[in-house]
Amino acid sequence: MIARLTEEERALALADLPHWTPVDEPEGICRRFTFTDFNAAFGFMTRVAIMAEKADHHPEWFNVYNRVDITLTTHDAGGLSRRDVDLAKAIDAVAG
Ligand SMILES: C[C@H](O)[C@H](O)[C@H]1CNC2=NC(N)=NC(=O)C2=N1
Repeated sequence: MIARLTEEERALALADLPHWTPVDEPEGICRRFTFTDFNAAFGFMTRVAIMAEKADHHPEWFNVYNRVDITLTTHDAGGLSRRDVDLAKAIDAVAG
């Protein structure tokens, strides 16, 4: 069972993820990505989907044309976990 981060661990993790914003309900982190067009946005989503499936950890996301809003939370932990932090870093690397 994956653990939900403590308040202290969450603060440390967020300091390391400057582009991500904490959210409540569910507890997690979110970031908006904007691309030149739908093709670029969907290419990004495809790369993230492959990574997420490999890690067995999946984003909650919403796409309209060139915009992708991502929320990361761990259902199994009932909040933010190390898996969300690792996926956020991998997503940041894919986004460039
Ligand atoms: C059975 C499977 O491993 C679990 O349901 C995984 C799948 N992907 C997941 N993704 C996310 N974001 N949180 C989870 O708790 C989670 N659990």
